This record gives sequence, C-alpha cells and structure tokens, in this order.
Amino acid sequence: MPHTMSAERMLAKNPAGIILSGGPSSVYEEGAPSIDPAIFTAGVPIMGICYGFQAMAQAMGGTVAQTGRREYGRTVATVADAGTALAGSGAEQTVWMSHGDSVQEAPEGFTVLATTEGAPVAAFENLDVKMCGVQWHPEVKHSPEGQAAIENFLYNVAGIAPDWTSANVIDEQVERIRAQVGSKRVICALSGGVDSAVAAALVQKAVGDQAHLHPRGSRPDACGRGGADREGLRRLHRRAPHHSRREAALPRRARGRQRPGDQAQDHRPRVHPCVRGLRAPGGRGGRRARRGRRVPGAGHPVPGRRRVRRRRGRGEHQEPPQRGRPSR
Ligand SMILES: NC(=O)CC[C@H](N)C(=O)O
Repeated sequence: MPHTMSAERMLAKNPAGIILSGGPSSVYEEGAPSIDPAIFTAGVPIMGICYGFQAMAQAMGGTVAQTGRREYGRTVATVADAGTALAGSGAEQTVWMSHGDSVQEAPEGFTVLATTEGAPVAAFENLDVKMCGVQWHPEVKHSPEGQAAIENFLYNVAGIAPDWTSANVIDEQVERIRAQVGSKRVICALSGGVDSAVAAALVQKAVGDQAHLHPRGSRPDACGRGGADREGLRRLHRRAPHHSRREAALPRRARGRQRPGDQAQDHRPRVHPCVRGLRAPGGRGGRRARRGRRVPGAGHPVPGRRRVRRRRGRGEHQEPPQRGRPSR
C-alpha cells in the first residue's frame, strides 16, 4: 500500500498486519513520507523496518535524530532482551544496516531489544499494542536471522496462523471464479503458454462444461511454444466438449492436416474462429486476417499469399525473394 493511503482505506482491506518498509528519507525532514497516524491506534499489528521503524518510533512518541554514526553493511547487534520479536536470537546477531538516522529514545511502553554501535535503539517491541521494529534490514539475506524476525512478527506478535498452502490458493480461486461466473458461460483462450493453461485449468475446475476452451491452433498439440506441458493441454482439451463440437463444424482444411513445420501448407486458422471473431476487426476470414498480418492476440501469422506465390513462380534467373515486404 502507498504511504499516502488513508487509514480508513487501509483498514477497509482488513489487514492482519502491516509492515512499514525502509526508504531513503529522514522522518524529521519536511515532506518525508508519512503515514496516517490513525493507523497506529487502530489495533492492527505493525512491524517497522529501518525508515518504517523510525517512523513508528516518532509516531508513538519516541525521538529520531541524525547521529553522525552512519552504519552500512554487516553490523553486529547486541541483543539484550530477545523478547518476542527476536525470539530465538543469541546474545548477538549479524544484521545488515543502511542508515544515517537512529532512534534515540524508544516510545513509552516499548522495550528496547537490541543495540548496535551506531544505534542505541536498534530493535524494540510493545506487545500491548502489537508493534515491533528493527533498525536493520531483516528482508535481505545478509541478515541471517532476518527471516526469523519477520516470522516472529507474523506468527507471535500479530498472531497470524501460517496456514497458507498452494492447495488453499486453488480452492480460493475456484470459489472466486464460481462466484463471478454464476450460471454464465466462459470463453477461455489458450495460447499454449503456462499462464493461460493454468487459468484454463482453474476455470474448468470451477465451472466445468460452462467453460469453452479455445487453443490457439485447431489442435491442442499444435499449441504453444513448449511453455506448457503438452500432455496437460491435451487432457484439458479432451475435457472441453464444446471445443470439439466447434472444431468438427470447421471446414476440413481448417482442421490442421499439415505436417509439423510445413509452414507453406499451413491452412489452419491462426486462432480459433470464435476467438478471432471476438478479436479481429472484420472477424472470420477478414482481409486483415488472410494477408498474414498480425491480429492483436492472434498468435503467429501464416505466410501471406503474395509471398507464397512468389516462391512458387521463382525461376533460376530470378533474384531470391527478399525478406520483408516485396517491392513493387
Ligand atoms: N534504509 C532506510 O530506511 C534509511 C532510513 C533513514 N533514511 C536513515 O538513513 O536512517
């Protein structure tokens, strides 16, 4: 979320926690990024990192100043009291620093957890208001215990359950698709790439026969440039009865009889007519489509007629065809 967002709008998203990130400004400068102070009294768990830590300190009544003791890079933090936010830490930990300002005094009610040479308050927490912060950067690999600090905030300060799995994501998306589609029907164009294949699989799982899958070529195995698993695409395709029926209604030559790689003989429609009808101005068999020009979203063009004819008529004495547009 941008720092300019009002607390009201942030809270409308029902956040389980907020992390205030770092940034190059100084909180005491005029025009420095500020956060709607109402966010600090809303009861939402908040973690501050570097600039975010300083912004939180200032907003909660602490002091921030430039100390002249800039710290950059690997730094040793002395952990006097690991508390909850640094639980699991030893008496010292290596952290990655990048700051010129420091929190001089922690806000009232906050426990100072760690210090460094350049930062008298390098980490603090107040579990009553579910807030904590660190002067260093736990989000980079160079802070070896940074991940633990972030997990401590999420699980133990904010109390968020670590129950995210990819299976949940599928169920969630399926539910959302069902709610959005209702009893309507869906056209799902398959490019042969991974994204559209995943989207198609989700749509089909959600609404079954209400989904009409349209691979870019007329056969599933003609799809794609090797991005998606071909067998998977074939399976998806088999489960889409509407496509087969639609395909059966196509003229035989449009159904794809050519050998792979035989471009000149490729009479397949560049996209399924249903999709082309939606996308291309002039629709099915339109002039733009036949000339071998690109129709937005219509896959690769087959060679234009003119080029095919030139090739056929080429004699020994003639110049070989030039790439690009033939000159007149
Ligand atoms: N990386 C940061 O967030 C820097 C914060 C602040 N500008 C400082 O130098 O202390």
